[in-house]
Amino acid sequence: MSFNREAISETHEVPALLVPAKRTSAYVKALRRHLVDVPRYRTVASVDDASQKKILLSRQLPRDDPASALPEEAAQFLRKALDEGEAQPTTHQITLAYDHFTAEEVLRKLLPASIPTPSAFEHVGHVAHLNLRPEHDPYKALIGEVLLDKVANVRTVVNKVGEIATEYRTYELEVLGGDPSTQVELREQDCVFRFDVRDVYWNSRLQSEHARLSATIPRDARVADCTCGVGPFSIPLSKRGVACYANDLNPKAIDFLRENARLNKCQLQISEPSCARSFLRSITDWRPTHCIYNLPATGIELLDVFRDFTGEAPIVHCYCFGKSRNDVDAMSDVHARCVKAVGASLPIPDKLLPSPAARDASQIAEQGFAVRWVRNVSPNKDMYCASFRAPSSRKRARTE
Ligand SMILES: C[S@@+](CC[C@H](N)C(=O)[O-])C[C@H]1O[C@@H](n2cnc3c(N)ncnc32)[C@H](O)[C@@H]1O
Repeated sequence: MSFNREAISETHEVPALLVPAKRTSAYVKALRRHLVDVPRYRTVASVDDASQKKILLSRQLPRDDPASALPEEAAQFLRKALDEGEAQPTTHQITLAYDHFTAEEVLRKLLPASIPTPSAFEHVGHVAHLNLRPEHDPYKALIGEVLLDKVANVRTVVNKVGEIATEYRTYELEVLGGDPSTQVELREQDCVFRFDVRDVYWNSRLQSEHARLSATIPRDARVADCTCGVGPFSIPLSKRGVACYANDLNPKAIDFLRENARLNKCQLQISEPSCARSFLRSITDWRPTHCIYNLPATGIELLDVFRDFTGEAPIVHCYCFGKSRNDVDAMSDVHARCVKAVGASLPIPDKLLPSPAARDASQIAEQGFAVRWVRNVSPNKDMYCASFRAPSSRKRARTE
């Protein structure tokens, strides 16, 4: 479905001031936060009399008395100019065309009133990634077309079909418009990542979290990235000189990880695609000091590997989902699930840490148990990170 972009236009009357042309810049400066608020629209208009100009004011201001809605300093400036007769109040007709509207504004005009306007999408490289509802079905191509027009750097618009279903945390995608290639290249933490969004997991909203946790890991650490995906923890860490061993169950994630290691010139050990449990057992001799599990839906279950882990006890950073609830309940729920998985008692957490407190969490994990709130995922679902020193049978044997 295509649509007539020319037909999208609106005319508005905005408040304006007729001022001496030579004083234009003084007016623009004094009223700069209150000028016509339309992207790419000139805020000064010419009039027939070349000695004068029209300063176009914001649509939000009342046309009969714009000064009444201005903050004190700007209101004083305007009142003085009007009282002294330097400026005369007037109005101006502005015509807004397709180019002046945001994607959301265009869609609000084009979709029937009963259909919600899709406003949120994820940006993965050149791909805009939507999660449309069934009622959007008849308008999918239109939505794709508008986003391609309006969103900077987007060359492909895709829609998620169904929920994340596979064990690789990938989902079926349909291309709504643009370049059919879903192979992307993007940067995170000064590293380049190349992958196909159809084949592997990637979440651009985790960018700060990847950086936050990685920044807490010391240079002399040995990190087992047990569910590494295409490497948003392992690649930046190894680029910083931290020894990393990366693993994922998804063979395609491992293929892209190899490519990303090459692109970023990283010295990174990469496992054959394996379950995190067998991976960790196979690298006991490598002596990891930190193990990262970012598989929030089921990752805690993989911690049962520590029931009979014979190496030195590493620090575990395990992401998980939980219900949005009060801090104490959220914390004890995460703690109880970790205790159940590792089959051993673990120190009791003290307080739920906020998202940026990753360094505090890592310090607490040396001796205790840290639970950090990471982000809200959906109305009743939050993501947390548990950090603690894993039990190991060597440690158990010493304490028995
Ligand atoms: C949520 S993604 C996280 C990927 C990456 N760490 C990131 O932050 O983008 C979870 C990853 O775990 C992998 N995975 C799922 N089950 C696994 C298992 N049993 N053992 C190892 N990896 C697994 C998936 O293939 C997926 O790449």
